[in-house]
Amino acid sequence: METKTSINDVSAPGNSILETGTENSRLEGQLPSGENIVTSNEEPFECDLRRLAKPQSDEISLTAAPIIEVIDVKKSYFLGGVEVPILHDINLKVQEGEFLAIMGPSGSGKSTLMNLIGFLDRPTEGKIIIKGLDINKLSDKEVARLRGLEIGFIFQTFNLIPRLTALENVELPTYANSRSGVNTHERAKELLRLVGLEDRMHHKPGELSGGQSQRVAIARALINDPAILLADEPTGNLDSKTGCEILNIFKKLNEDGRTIVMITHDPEIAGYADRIVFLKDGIIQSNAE
Ligand SMILES: Nc1ncnc2c1ncn2[C@@H]1O[C@H](COP(=O)(O)OP(=O)(O)OP(=O)(O)O)[C@@H](O)[C@H]1O
Repeated sequence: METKTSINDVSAPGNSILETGTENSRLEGQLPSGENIVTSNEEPFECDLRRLAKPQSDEISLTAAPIIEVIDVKKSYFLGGVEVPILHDINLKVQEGEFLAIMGPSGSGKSTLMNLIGFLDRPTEGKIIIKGLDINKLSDKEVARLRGLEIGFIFQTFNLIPRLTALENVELPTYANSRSGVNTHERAKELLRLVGLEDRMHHKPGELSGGQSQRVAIARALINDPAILLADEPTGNLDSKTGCEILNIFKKLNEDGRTIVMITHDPEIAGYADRIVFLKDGIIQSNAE
């Protein structure tokens, strides 16, 4: 049964958005203490990311409400008073724990769709529902809080703040939103250790490689223990070996239950997802569920 929750209720005990008792449970469950989730650089390179067996998608959909629902969504931009339609009647459901890849030509609307799913923008028409919460019924402040706690973003260009250290970058989102009862400084250090960067915590982005920068960005995306990771071409700026290492991190996070939506132009990378959605001219071409 679907549970409709107002974001005003989130301070109530048991509500997932502000839940305080088990803030670290997803992290601890996914990234066991002492286990580094990065493939060693010394191993010979072979991007062999076999996936663990997962429940069939129809089993998942029968037992749970989708964590992401996009319902009859249209998105237009208005340029000089003229409406430019970008997305047309998009319908999409993503189940909790699913790894979804979004593919499509440049300009087809992939990032626009991801920005809507990530509550960075509002649809022109239609509904976006995340964890049962409808963006159309939330204030900007409520949207910001939901986004800050439940959605982690990872971008092709890493988007780290150059004058901050890796550790400070990872901690940064918690200045706007954090879960009560969490020692965010210690959690940031633990996340950096888990992505293999314990010896780079106090380095600034200019002193890090592309792969190291993306690992900092992944740690930053995980700082508030979000249910959903949204990644826009996360391996697009990386060589194939480093891209494979980053994909391996995503794979492990997903195998332990985190929902991932990833934009990619690379069919091989999309092949690691549970499902691929193809966008063309703002229309979903294929949405095999
Ligand atoms: N803020 C904006 N104002 C006006 N038009 C925009 C805006 N953002 C995106 N667009 C247009 O929307 C269309 C879709 O852009 P989007 O970035 O979603 O495509 P994409 O599929 O992610 O492309 P790429 O693979 O090149 O990143 C493009 O034609 C783009 O120019």
